[in-house]
Amino acid sequence: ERSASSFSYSSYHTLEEIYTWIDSFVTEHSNIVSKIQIGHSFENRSILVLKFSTGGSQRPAIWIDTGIHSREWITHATGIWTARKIVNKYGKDRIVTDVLNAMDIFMEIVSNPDGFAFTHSMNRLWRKNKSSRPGIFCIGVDLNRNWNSGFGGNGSNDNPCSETYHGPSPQSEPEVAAVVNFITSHGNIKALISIHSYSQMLMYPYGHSLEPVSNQEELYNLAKDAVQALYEVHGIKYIYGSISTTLYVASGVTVDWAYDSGIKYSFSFELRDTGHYGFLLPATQIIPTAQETWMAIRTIMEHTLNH
Ligand SMILES: CS(=N)(=N)C[C@@H](Cc1ccccc1)C(=O)O
Ligand SMILES: [Zn+2]
Repeated sequence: ERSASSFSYSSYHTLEEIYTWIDSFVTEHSNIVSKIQIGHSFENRSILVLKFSTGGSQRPAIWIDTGIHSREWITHATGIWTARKIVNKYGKDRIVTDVLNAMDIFMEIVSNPDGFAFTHSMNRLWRKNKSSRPGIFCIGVDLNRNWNSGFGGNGSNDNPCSETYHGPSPQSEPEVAAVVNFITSHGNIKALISIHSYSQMLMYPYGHSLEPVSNQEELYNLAKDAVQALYEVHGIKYIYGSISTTLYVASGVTVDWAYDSGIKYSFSFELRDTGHYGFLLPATQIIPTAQETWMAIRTIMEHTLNH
């Protein structure tokens, strides 16, 4: 429909604009894209996932999420651009075509809808979700500390007022439980890419431990290739390695849970920049960021398809 083609891919958008775009995008590309509601947020907003499929059933699949931290607006914008890239390149780009002829892709663009709405209405720098509990006077759980892997360990905080508050228990948050339930019941997810900003890093598990994962060398080399493909687009340099050795120890994080659930190709991006603008990255950098990130994502997809 008109609105999908009049949508500006080089601007930041509100939750309502993104949800409207999702409906238009699905309508416009109904031969390959569908919309799945995997649950509801704490404040009862729909949690939506785009499914890219060319047929089959229960095909091995790739999961991509953006926006788990609501202030990281470049990630939602990159997800939207990437969704369009996938449909535009199917049948044209060999890797995209091969991937979609054998696998499905799931993309959760607004993984923290309550927090995202709040960054537009009240606090641009809000990070957590908006959950509240009796007798607790600070709002929100860090959705990148609420997963059942090393839960409550170092690099997460048991203080509800902390930006890295892990919540009362693993998967206590509906936004996390919805993804866990979806991925667990699907049972055939082969790669997970969880996109954050900023710092320009490509990382893999573990965050909660300094121990190397079993396929550490494979992930290191894949990260190296992905970061090189990214660099060749606009000359942007990323560092890469395991979370705990490259950045810091962080517990209860998405990719650690995914890896321990058997998703051996689990990665987390930290997109542009390195702190000049930080979370307030200008909209002029949306498309360049998405273009370079795509080349890294495409590299990971190709490896997943071939291994
Ligand atoms: C700036 S930030 N909050 N995106 C950094 C982000 C780093 C990270 C990503 C993936 C896994 C573990 C840790 C976090 O602390 O949650
Ligand atoms: Zn983040």
